[in-house]
Amino acid sequence: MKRKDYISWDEYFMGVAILASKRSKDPNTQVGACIVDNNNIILSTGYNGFPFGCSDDDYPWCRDGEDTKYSYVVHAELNAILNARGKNLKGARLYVDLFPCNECAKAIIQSGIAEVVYLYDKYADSAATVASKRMLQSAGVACRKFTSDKKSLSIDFEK
Ligand SMILES: O=c1ccn([C@H]2C[C@H](O)[C@@H](COP(=O)(O)O)O2)c(=O)[nH]1
Ligand SMILES: [Zn+2]
Repeated sequence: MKRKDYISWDEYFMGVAILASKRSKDPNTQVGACIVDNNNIILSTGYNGFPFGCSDDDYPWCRDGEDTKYSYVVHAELNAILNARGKNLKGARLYVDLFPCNECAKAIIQSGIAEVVYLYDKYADSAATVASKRMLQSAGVACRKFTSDKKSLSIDFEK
C-alpha cells in the first residue's frame, strides 16, 4: 500500500521556494521563488540577492541611509524569471514566500506566468503591494495564499 503522508504539490513547491530563500544574505527579509509548469516540473528558482559581480560583502544590506540595499538587490521573483533563461513561462505557476512587489508583478505579467501562490503578505498596506495587486488582477494573473494542514516540514541530512 502506498504511503499516505507524502507532501502535496503546493507544499513541495513552496518548500522549494522557502529553501531557496535560505540562500539569501538579506538580514531582514529572505525571499525565495519557484516557477513550475503545468506538468508540475520546476522551471526555475531564485532568491533575493545582488547581481553577479556585486559582492555580498561590499554592497550595503542596510534599509536606511544614503546607500541602501534597495538600489541593488534583485528580487527573488525576477531572479527566478531571469534564471529560467528564456524558457517559455506561459501558463506557469510562481511560488513565493512574500507577496510580489509592483516591479516583480510587471515581470510576472510580461513573462506569461498565470498564477502566483504566496505564503505571506507582510507589506499588504504598502503602495507597491497595492499597485502589484491592481496590475495582477487587471492582467488576469490568479493570486492565492498558500494553505496547508502542516505547520512545518523538516529536512534531515542524516538517515
Ligand atoms: O517582491 C519582492 C519584494 C521584496 N523582495 C526583497 C527585496 C529585499 O531584499 C527584501 C525586502 O527587505 P525589507 O527589509 O523587508 O524591506 O525582500 C523580493 O525579493 N521580492
Ligand atoms: Zn519585487
